[in-house]
Amino acid sequence: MTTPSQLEQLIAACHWIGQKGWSPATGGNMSIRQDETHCLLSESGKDKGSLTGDDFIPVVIASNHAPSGRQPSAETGLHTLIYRLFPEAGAVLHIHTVNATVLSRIEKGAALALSGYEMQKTLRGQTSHEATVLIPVFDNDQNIARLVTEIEDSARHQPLKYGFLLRGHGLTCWGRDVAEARRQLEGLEFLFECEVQRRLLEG
Ligand SMILES: CSC[C@@H](O)[C@@H](O)C(=O)COP(=O)(O)O
Ligand SMILES: [Zn+2]
Repeated sequence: MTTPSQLEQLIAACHWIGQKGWSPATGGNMSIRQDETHCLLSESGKDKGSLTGDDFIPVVIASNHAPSGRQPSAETGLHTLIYRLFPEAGAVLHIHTVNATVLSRIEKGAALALSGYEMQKTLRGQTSHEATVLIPVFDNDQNIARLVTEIEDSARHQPLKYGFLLRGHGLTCWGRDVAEARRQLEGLEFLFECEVQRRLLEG
């Protein structure tokens, strides 16, 4: 049996995300790196839970330009930022879950600190619940170019690994390939749910 291509795996991940209810009402966007200069991004405004291969548009990573003339995600700049900053990144997933949306508003600081959870080990390089994983939180901004600049500046002095939260908006997460991005997305979402519950119960 042949291994499914990265695009086939991305489409399967989008359907899984949709079934989980993590991309309601056309929210969310997803991409894979095609090569050093291009990525394939979901078309803007589509229901991400029922995407097909035709719904992914080639985009130039350096310029955000889509040679086809079709409209890639409104958040294209956030995907291409990750591909520019991390040459090893092969897939980027952005979701709108209730936990990510709410927790990013409860957390008033510049980063969400996760510690004490075994499931931290779903994140690449993490080997113990005793470590602290910092997930940066940025204020949401409808001006994506400005948001990209802010995240890029922040990455110079604050670790940017696995993913980041946009306040009141959602999670953007990546990996070396679709499988890793998907595992880390699921791991982070689980951790966010735990953190929401912990804060609720501990007050
Ligand atoms: C459905 S409202 C959310 C959008 O504004 C945006 O945040 C989003 O995630 C989807 O935008 P899209 O342009 O379809 O990729
Ligand atoms: Zn979004």
